[in-house]
Amino acid sequence: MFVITSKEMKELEKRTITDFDISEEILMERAGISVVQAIWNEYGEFSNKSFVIICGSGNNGGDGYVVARDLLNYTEAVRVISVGHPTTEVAKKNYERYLKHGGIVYTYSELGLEGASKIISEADIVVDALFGTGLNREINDEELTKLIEVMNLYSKCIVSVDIPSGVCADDGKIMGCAVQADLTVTFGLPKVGHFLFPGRELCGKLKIAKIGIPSLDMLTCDINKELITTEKLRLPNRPRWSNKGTYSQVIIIGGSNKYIGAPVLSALSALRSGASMVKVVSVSKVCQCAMSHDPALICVNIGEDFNVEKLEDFIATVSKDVVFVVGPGWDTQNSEEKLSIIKKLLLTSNTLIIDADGLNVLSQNIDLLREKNSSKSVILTPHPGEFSRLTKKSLEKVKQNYELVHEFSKEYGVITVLKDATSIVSDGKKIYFNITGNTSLSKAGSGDILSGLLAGLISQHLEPVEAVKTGVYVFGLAGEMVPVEGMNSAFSILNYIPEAFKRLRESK
Ligand SMILES: NC(=O)C1=CN([C@@H]2O[C@H](COP(=O)(O)OP(=O)(O)OC[C@H]3O[C@@H](n4cnc5c(N)ncnc54)[C@H](OP(=O)(O)O)[C@@H]3O)[C@@H](O)[C@H]2O)[C@@H](O)CC1
Ligand SMILES: [K+]
Repeated sequence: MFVITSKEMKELEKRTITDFDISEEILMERAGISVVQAIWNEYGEFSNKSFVIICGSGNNGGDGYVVARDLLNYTEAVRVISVGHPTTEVAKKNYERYLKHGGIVYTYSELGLEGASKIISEADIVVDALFGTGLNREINDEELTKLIEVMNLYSKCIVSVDIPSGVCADDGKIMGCAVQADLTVTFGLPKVGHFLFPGRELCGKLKIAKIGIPSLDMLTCDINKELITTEKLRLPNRPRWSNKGTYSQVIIIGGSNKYIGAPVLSALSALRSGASMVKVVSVSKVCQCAMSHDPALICVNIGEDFNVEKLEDFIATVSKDVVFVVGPGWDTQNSEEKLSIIKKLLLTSNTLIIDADGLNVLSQNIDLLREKNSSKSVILTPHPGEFSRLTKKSLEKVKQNYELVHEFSKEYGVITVLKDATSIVSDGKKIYFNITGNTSLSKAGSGDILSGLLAGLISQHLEPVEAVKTGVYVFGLAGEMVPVEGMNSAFSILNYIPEAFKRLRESK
C-alpha cells in the first residue's frame, strides 16, 4: 500500500479535481460521510449516542461540518465547537449547510475552556476535526493547547478526522501538543505520520476510507513510499526436486570471546528461515556454543582469539554463491583488521549483510562501501544508534528519518534496514515501512536473528530487496506470536519463525 506526505496528498487532490472533474466539494462530502460510516461500523448505531465535533478553520474543519450534518440524520444530540471561523470556500459552504440543517455551533472563544470541557465530557463521541494535513507549524497558542489537553483528558472516545490534530502528517512528530485518538479515519491513502511514532500511537485504530480519488496509475503519479503488506510479499520457491546444493550457503562471520551467542542466533535463524547450509566462522568458544545448540551447523574455528589471517584464508576459499553475514557479536577490537575483512567481503561478488559490530567497524570508514563490486548486493541492518554512527549524525536526527535512509542507500548503493518499532527499508529507489512486531523484539539478540533470517531468505534466491521486505515482516510477526508480550528471551523468537512464515503463506 502506498504511503504519502501531505504535499503528495495535495497533488493527488489537485489532479483529481482538474483531470477527473471531481470537485473539492465532492471529496469533502465523501470524506465526512466516510467518517460517519466508520464510527457506525466501529461503535454501532447512533440513536443512543451524543456527539461533539471540534472544527478548525481549514478543510479538516470542513470535513467536521459534513460529519456533523450527516449525524443529524440519526440523532439530535450533535454539537459543534468551532475554533475559528471557516476560511476556505468549501469549509464555509459546509458550515452554512450544517446551520441550515438546524445544527448547533458554539464558538470556543465564547464558550471558554470551562464551557468546552463540559460539552466534551458529556459527549459519547468527540470528533476531532481541528487540524489535518494542513498543520504547518507548532501549536503554541495557549488556548488551543488547553483545548487539546481537555479533549484528551475528558473525552470518552475520540475519532480523529484524517490524522490526530497536532500530529505532523509527514513524520509522525507532535507539533507542540496532539490529540490521542481511539480511531482515525484517513482519506485515499495513509500518510507517513500514521506509521511513525508517536503519530502511530496517537492514531489509535486506523481506517483508510476511499473518497473517490482515482488510482495512482490513473493519476500518473509516482509515489516512492510503501507500507509493507502481505499482498506484495514474495516467498521463496522451493521446488520439490531441490537439494541442499540448489540453495546458497549462508556464512556468518562474527562472534568473539565477549559475545558468544550472537552469531549462533543468526545462524539458527538462517536455518529456521529455510537456509540449507549454514557456517559459523568464529573463535573456539563460539564454535562450541554453536555445536551445542545445533550439530547441523558447520563451524570454521579460527582459534582462541580473533585471527585475521585465518579469516582471510577462509574467505579466499569461498565460492561465489554464498550469502555472508558479517558482524553479529564481533566486538570492535582489532577494528583495522576487521575493516580489512569487510573490504575483502565487499570485493567478492556474493551478497553481504553487515550487521551489529560489522556496522560499528564500517562506520570508521564508510567510504569503503564505494569500493564494492558493482554486481554485489550489500544490506546494512542498523538500529538507530548504529545508523547514527554510520551517518555521523545525532540519534535525534536519524531516528525514523526515512528520507535519510533513502538518501544514504542511494549514495552508497546499498539496501538499508533501519530497525525500530516501525522499521524503514530503502534500496535507494523506494522506501518501505514495516509495522509488524511488538516489544517482544526489543531484546538483546533480536537483531542477530533478523540478519540471519534475511540471509536465509536470500540463500533461497529471493531478490535481496524482496527478501528484506519479507524478512522484516515475518520477523515482526514472529515477535507478535510470543504468548506474553515482552516476557521472552530473543532466543525464543526463533521458534516462531517457521510458524510466522506459515501464517504469511496462508494469508496470501
Ligand atoms: N487533500 C484532499 O484530497 C482532501 C482533504 N480533505 C481535508 O482537508 C484537510 C486539509 O485541509 P487544509 O489544507 O485546509 O488544512 P487543515 O488541516 O484544515 O489546517 C489548516 C488550518 O489550520 C491552521 N493552522 C495550521 N497550523 C496551525 C497551528 N500550528 N496553529 C494554529 N493554526 C494552524 C491554518 O491557518 P493558517 O496557516 O492559514 O494561518 C489553517 O486555517 C485534510 O486533512 C482533510 O481532512 C478532505 O476534505 C478530503 C479531500
Ligand atoms: K484531525
